[in-house]
Amino acid sequence: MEGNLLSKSTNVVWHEQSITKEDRRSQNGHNSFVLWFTGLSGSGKSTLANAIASRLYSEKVRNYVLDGDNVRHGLNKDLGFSEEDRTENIRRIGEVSKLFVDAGQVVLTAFISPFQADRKLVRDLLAEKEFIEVYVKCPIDTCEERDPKGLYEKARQGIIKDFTGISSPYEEPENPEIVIETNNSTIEESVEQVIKYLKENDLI
Ligand SMILES: Nc1ncnc2c1ncn2[C@@H]1O[C@H](COP(=O)(O)OS(=O)(=O)O)[C@@H](OP(=O)(O)O)[C@H]1O
Ligand SMILES: Nc1ncnc2c1ncn2[C@@H]1O[C@H](COP(=O)(O)OP(=O)(O)O)[C@@H](O)[C@H]1O
Repeated sequence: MEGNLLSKSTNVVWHEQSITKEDRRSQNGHNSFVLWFTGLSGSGKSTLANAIASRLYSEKVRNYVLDGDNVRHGLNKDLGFSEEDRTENIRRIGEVSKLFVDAGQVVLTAFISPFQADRKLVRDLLAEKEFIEVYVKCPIDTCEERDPKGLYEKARQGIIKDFTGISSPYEEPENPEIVIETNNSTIEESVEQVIKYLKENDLI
């Protein structure tokens, strides 16, 4: 996507809102931030994001899951899987996440987000403690065995081009706040690991 970092909006002036992020947090009784899940297809991002969302919901923490497959049906349906399009995909999700944080919500994002620079761009959009990178780590062999949507098989057959881990790169996070090894832990254990982190860091 050409020139996606250039602003074409001129003569626009920021308007302060009467209700602030702090007001909304205070009314909700909890912080707002992004839990940014990143990892290979089939590593467990969506499964964990949804399991944690249910747990947060039961604890009355307002939250919303943004998922790669779903967002690509609407907001980002004009984007494919070239490096440029993935970068634009993550940039838009970062901006949407920032709006949710401003609205006082906990956002759980489940995107492969394979590039370090793109994830850093989102981190830099947000304040400290508003971006929690969760590396959903799983060997590609296990992801391929799981193959919940049959995509690895199609990628191996060359039917799907530029498939992450097969014909398109995945850059591992260098310094994620949380690492979950889904081939070594159950879904329940992983949920507890994340909830423990959030409580220990006074985020919820
Ligand atoms: N070429 C290729 N590479 C990777 N993934 C592919 C591809 N084509 C389709 N899919 C499906 O799209 C989901 C990934 O979309 P994302 O928006 O998360 O990707 S990215 O962050 O922009 O890289 C991904 O979802 P998950 O399996 O949940 O990760 C796939 O279902
Ligand atoms: N410990 C685990 N954590 C998360 N998912 C697991 C685990 N063990 C097996 N799975 C399975 O792996 C698959 C992961 O798929 P999904 O959550 O869609 O991954 P992603 O969103 O990363 O593509 C699901 O079928 C899930 O049930």
